[in-house]
Order: sequence, then C-alpha cells, then structure tokens
Amino acid sequence: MSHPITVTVPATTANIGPGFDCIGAALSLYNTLEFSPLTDTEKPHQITAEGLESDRVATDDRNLVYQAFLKFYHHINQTPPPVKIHIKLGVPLARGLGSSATAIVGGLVGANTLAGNPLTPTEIMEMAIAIEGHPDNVVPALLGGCQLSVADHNHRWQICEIPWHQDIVPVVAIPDFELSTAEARSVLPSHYTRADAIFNTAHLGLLVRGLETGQGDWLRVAMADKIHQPYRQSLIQGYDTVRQAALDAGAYELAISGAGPTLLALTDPPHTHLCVSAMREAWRGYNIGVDVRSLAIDTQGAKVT
Ligand SMILES: Nc1ncnc2c1ncn2[C@@H]1O[C@H](COP(=O)(O)OP(=O)(O)OP(=O)(O)O)[C@@H](O)[C@H]1O
Ligand SMILES: N[C@@H](CCO)C(=O)O
Repeated sequence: MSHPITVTVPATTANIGPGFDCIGAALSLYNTLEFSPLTDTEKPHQITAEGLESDRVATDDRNLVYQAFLKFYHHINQTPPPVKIHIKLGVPLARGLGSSATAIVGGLVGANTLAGNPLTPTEIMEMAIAIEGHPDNVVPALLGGCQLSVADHNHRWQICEIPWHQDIVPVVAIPDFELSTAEARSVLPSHYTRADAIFNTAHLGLLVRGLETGQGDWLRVAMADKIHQPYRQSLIQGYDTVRQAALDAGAYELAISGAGPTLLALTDPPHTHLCVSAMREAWRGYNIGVDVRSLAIDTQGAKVT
C-alpha cells in the first residue's frame, strides 16, 4: 500500500414501508473512511474517528470497518497489511440510516482498492450482503440510487435499480436515541398470514411504480406495511404524532427508516419545508431532540479517491 485511499459511502434508508429486507435508497449524507499504511509499528491497526458521535465508535479490533477489512483479506487468503483507518462520521449510529452498511462497504472497498482490486464489484457486493445479513442497505450504499435486491434459487443476487422520480423528496427525522437493528429485529414474528403476505406484495409493487412515476395517489397508499412496522412502532416514542404531523404538512406518507428510530417521510418540493418543521416540532413535543433534514438521492454510491 503506497498511497492513502479515501472511500466515501452514503447513508441509506431501507424498507421504505413494504420492502422489508429487499429495497433501499442511498441518501446524500456520508461517512468518509481514509486508509493509509501503518509503518514502523508492531500494531496491526490504528483506528481513529472524528465527527458525529465519534466517541461511540470502537477503535479496537471490534471496529466494523476493520472487521470487514480483515474478512476481505481472509477471503483472498492474504495476510492483512498493518493499516491506519481514519473515520469521518456524517451518518448517525444505530438510527436506521445504514451506518453499519457504510462501515462494511467502506471496509471492503478500501481493502479491495489497497489490494489492487482482486475482487469484482459483484464479489464485493456479495461479501457485503453476507456480512450485513440482508441486502437493502449495503447494495444502495455500494451502487447509489434506489435498489431492489432479489436472491435467485442459487443464492445469486439480481439487483434491479428502481428509478426515483425527481419530485419525490426524502425527509428524515433523526431522534437523539438509538435503536439497534438487532433489537428492532427481535420483536418481529417468524410467521405471517397469507393476507399479510398479499398486502405487502401488492404494496411493494405499487411503491416501485409510485417511486418511478411520482404519482401522489399511489405513494399515499404504497408505503403501508404488515411485516415490520406494526411491531416496531411501539419502540419509537412519538411515532403516531410525528407521522400525523408529516401527513398534515402534505407528506405522501411516512415509514420507519431501516430498523428505526429515524422516520422517513416522502413528500414533494412545495411541501418539503413545512414537512421538515412539522416533524421537528412534533418530536420536540415529547422532549426528544431531533435532527430533521430534507435530502437527495445519492446516485453514485461508494466512491474511491
Ligand atoms: N463508521 C463506523 N465505524 C465502525 N462501526 C460502525 C460505524 N458505523 C456503524 N458502526 C457499527 O454499527 C452499529 C450500528 O448498526 P445497526 O445495524 O444497529 O444500525 P444502523 O446500521 O445505523 O441502522 P439500520 O441498519 O437500521 O439502517 C454501531 O453501533 C457500530 O457498532
Ligand atoms: N431491513 C433491515 C434494515 C435495517 O438493517 C431491517 O429493517 O431490519
């Protein structure tokens, strides 16, 4: 490794209502990871972090960027080189905006670049999905855009980009409490009724067409879900109030972003400012600090410079 390498990875919002574990979109909010050689030392790594909540990031062997880095070298049967990793955090941790995906994708892309790109982008994607356990954050984090990921009978992934209409604005309300994905998955049932399966199938189909066309009538209906949101709403104090505030301000609908607790409203440009302030005020009514932002869809995914 001779030159420092910088990998920029976008946040992602997964599920978008009915697309549990299969659809997600990249957002214009980023983590930046710098990889450089570590010389004149016995240590295998030196990990530092700055920015948003950086004191909450492990800087030892448990660091998720480093874990992914190690897994990459194990996969290619090489000894990992001593590495300095500096993390600039823009994506809040454990809030449902794919922070773990940025770490996994960043660690794999950084390692692959340092090693001279022995793995193809598809192989990196497959490794990222295997580490994260589901594709809906890591795939858009890697590729950008809104991505639907479907495994075939041979466990190969078909990745389908869903066009995102330019007039659909994602607004995220990020509260100042964490909800780990593991906890938010632990409350989900293991079986669902046929009615619930049909409900989500129909709504995901409508969501895909709604995102593509920007048709408000479809988007108002399409974000409903029976697989995860009904079970997670009680973990997010203020959910109903924030949702109602967003709808009253003109949002099409609101969904839990990823595993939560961030809430994602989809709206149109004329209602964006109203929506931002309504969601902020609604959560503040619960004495919950909140950072509300209107974002854009990132179209580039992980970038190496
Ligand atoms: N930049 C980072 N460097 C190291 N570890 C990170 C980084 N970002 C996230 N992590 C790890 O990932 C954990 C959060 O993962 P978790 O899956 O619970 O939430 P999330 O990925 O932010 O949300 P979601 O998957 O719902 O979108 C953090 O607590 C931390 O251990
Ligand atoms: N589909 C995942 C996204 C969060 O990692 C979930 O909702 O649990």
